[in-house]
Amino acid sequence: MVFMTKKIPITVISGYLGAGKTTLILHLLKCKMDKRVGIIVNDLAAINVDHKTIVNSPYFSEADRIIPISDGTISTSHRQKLVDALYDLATSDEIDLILVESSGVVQPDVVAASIVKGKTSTTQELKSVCYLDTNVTIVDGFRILQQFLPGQGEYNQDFVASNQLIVNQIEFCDVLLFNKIDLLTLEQKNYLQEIVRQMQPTAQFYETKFSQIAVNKVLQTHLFNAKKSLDELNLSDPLRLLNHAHETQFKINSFVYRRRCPFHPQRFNSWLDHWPPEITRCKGVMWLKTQPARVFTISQSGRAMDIIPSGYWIATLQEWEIKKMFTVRKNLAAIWDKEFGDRMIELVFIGQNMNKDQIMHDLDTCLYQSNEPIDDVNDPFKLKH
Ligand SMILES: Nc1nc2c(ncn2[C@@H]2O[C@H](COP(=O)(O)OP(=O)(O)OP(=O)(O)O)[C@@H](O)[C@H]2O)c(=O)[nH]1
Repeated sequence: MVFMTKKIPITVISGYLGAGKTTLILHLLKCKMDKRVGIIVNDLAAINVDHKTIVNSPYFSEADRIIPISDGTISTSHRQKLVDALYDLATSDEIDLILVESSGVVQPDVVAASIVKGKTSTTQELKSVCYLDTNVTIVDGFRILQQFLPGQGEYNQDFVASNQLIVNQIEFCDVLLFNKIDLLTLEQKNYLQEIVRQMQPTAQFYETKFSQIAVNKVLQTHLFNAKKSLDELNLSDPLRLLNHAHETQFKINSFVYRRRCPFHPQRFNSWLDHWPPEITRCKGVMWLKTQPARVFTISQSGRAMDIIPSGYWIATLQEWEIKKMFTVRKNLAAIWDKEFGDRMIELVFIGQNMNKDQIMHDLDTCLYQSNEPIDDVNDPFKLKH
């Protein structure tokens, strides 16, 4: 039995794929005011891109802790992993608060139930060492613009599965961040806010750009009232939700496209023009034949696409620097290739009913073929000086 002098507060961050959850975590790390933060990142895909993004951030300090849980559907086994990870963090005596980034397809009431009622594999009660403090839901204003069609003053009831998830996330929260307002006109913003407010009249409501919010609005707010919130959903036993039902219901799946050769920039750019609409979310890194030194980061959600240069491949560094990186980056040896170093294309795709074989095949046709001529003057990804 562990006796805790203080229980550790937990903020759970929910929101559909690409809504801005990792962006919020990075923002909170930047302005955390001397708190040691434990983070659990529950990513849907087999490789945890969010974990890498957070660890590589300059705001992630040595005092912080992070635990990635991949394939994050919060099925029964993942729920146990979450509970065990929370318990380990809370009892480590090394952190002051915990952030949980839910994978985009998890219903927040399921996560809340895990925290409120969870027991570790060794039957320790989670609530003896930590407590659910705040449920934050981030709503991607740009995405719901495309999904919530104009109705007669009420939101459209005919939601497809992903909409239902978004609605669940909106309905179950203490704080709602209405994000990506920079992508909306004033009229669109007002219309959507009305819809969201109809679904969630009680939560604290904030409009945000890039998830920028004052720390005290989302951390240690004491806004979650466990009994009331769980009872409101009429869950006689909240743990009954912790099965695979929602995974099949929403038919959302993921795969990783990984190659050890670069894209031909023009061909890849043409492929982007015919983006398969069933891909909800894509994120990862890309290597271009025309710019062999640069890492390009891709982040797409809905119709919004970001492709930005984000530093240089470690393989481009001096030999002594590379050696040093091997001691700093624990996973570098695992991904290092004798010929190409860390250069790779690694893209995670998440969506509903995606045609994986077709997408993989189409992307393969975008790869650079050895000895083919290449025109780097017309590289569409070239930075304009
Ligand atoms: N224009 C705009 N882009 C934003 C805003 N907030 C986040 N983004 C971008 O949206 C993309 C997705 O943001 P993330 O923070 O990775 O989203 P996420 O919810 O963690 O995504 P998943 O982990 O895949 O569910 C990134 O390219 C962000 O830079 C915003 O307010 N406005």
